[in-house]
Amino acid sequence: MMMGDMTQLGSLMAVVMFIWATFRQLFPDEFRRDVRKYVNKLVSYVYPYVEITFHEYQVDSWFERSKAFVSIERYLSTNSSNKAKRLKASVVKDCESVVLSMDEYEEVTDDFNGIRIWWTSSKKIPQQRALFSYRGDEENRFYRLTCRREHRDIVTNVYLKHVLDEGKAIAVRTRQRKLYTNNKSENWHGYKRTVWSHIVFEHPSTFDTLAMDPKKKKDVLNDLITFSKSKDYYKKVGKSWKRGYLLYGPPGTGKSSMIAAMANLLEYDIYDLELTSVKDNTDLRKLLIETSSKSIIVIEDIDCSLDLTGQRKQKKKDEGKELDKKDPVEKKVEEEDDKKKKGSEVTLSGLLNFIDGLWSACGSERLIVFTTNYVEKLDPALIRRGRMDKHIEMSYCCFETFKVLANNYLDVESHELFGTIDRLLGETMMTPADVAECLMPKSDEENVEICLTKLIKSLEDAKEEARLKAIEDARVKAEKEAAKTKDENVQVSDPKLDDKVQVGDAKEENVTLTA
Ligand SMILES: Nc1ncnc2c1ncn2[C@@H]1O[C@H](COP(=O)(O)OP(=O)(O)OP(=O)(O)O)[C@@H](O)[C@H]1O
Ligand SMILES: [Mg+2]
Repeated sequence: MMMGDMTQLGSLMAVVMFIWATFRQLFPDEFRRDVRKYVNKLVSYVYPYVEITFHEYQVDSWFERSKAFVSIERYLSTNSSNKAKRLKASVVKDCESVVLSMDEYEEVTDDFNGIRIWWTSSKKIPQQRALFSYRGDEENRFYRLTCRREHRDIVTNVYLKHVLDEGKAIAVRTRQRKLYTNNKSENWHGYKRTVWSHIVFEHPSTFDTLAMDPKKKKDVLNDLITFSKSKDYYKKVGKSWKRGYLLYGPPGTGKSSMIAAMANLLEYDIYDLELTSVKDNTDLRKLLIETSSKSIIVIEDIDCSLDLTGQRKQKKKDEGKELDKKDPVEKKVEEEDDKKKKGSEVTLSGLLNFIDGLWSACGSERLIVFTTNYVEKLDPALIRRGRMDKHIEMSYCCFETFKVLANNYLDVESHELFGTIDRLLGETMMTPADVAECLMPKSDEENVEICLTKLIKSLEDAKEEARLKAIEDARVKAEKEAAKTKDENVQVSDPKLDDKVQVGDAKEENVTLTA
């Protein structure tokens, strides 16, 4: 009986195949396409559903996954992974978490405002390999949304926006944040060229571990959080959604740590821009275009990156004497800096345009942060409000700063030695980096008391050093002044000058002597 059924089925299939082969031979492609078109039309009159398809790769961009597809994948992974029976797993965040998404040919439902929506995942396998396509022989996956025809408007206008926004938000929450650095302009060419290289960003600094005046810290925190929520506000006032921060202060006061804390707070990527590797203003613009939203573009030590102080420097060089007196090591560092800067043709105006020219409006939700040890060296145009909207001074360690560090490094909120430390911090200037180094236990035996005593000793040494330096400075200054007065006296009694005075008339004599 069974055998008979199988034979019948086999014959039926053979007949169907034969009819299909004959149909394909007799009717050309165009005819078959027309038939399909009319059949589809006919079906659409009676079919009560609407279908929308989202492909993984668009025809015009085979290298980049469609953003809509990625957002839908993320959305369905959290909203429907419980319901789908077959799931695909991908690992993110350095094996820390697993993202589940629907496997191929699965169907799930989603309920939105009382409307039922069906999602299916599928893939299209190309029949022939495309000649000039890198991806031509690969399958193109897609998601298909199905809803009732009467819900079409609400699905296309409201539901889809909800899916895409939610998917984007999930992607941001689960992504690995990155720290980018720009490649040298000369290496941008060829296949697989990239202007930025990246690693996973894993800096542990946060606003809790950052030691600074609590009022100032709160102010910065509020500023950042308000910025991140102000998309509509920026649109309303006609500004592109970006904000500039200038962090200035002596080395070791926490400027770089603050940038990391900012990125961790807002969950942004960091683009660390090395200006000396950028050939010219055009390349600078290219780099800007290739940065993503939700990011911080950082230029560290901006005063060293670009010759923004060219005129002042030139003046100094003209003085000649000053340069000759310089310490040879200092001179060498300066020469090397100059050489580096000469490799780049980026100009001040190029940089100004980078920050707030027309191109800077591409992308959104971006912070631009400059750091410097010498704020007074920067061109005022570069740091005016609107470019660098918020100026934050990172200064030497005060008692409030110390308390945060003591809590971080020693888990201590008060101690009898705090009074001495408070007094000493008011009398000397020590950076948070130096204070942190004293507070860090170097062995198991070093307890709170030992570490605080170490800090007191270090503060006393620094105070003594500062006192000796002040005396030495005063001595050098007095010597210089004495030498200057001596020079002036010599000039007035210079015999050559006297000759000049003698040959000139009385009027001229007065001028020369009083000059
Ligand atoms: N305000 C601070 N809060 C917490 N830690 C700090 C602070 N300032 C400095 N440190 C500690 O000192 C080290 C150096 O700090 P950081 O690199 O942030 O200084 P910087 O101001 O960027 O210095 P530079 O101007 O030389 O780049 C950090 O690793 C951090 O541990
Ligand atoms: Mg730094």
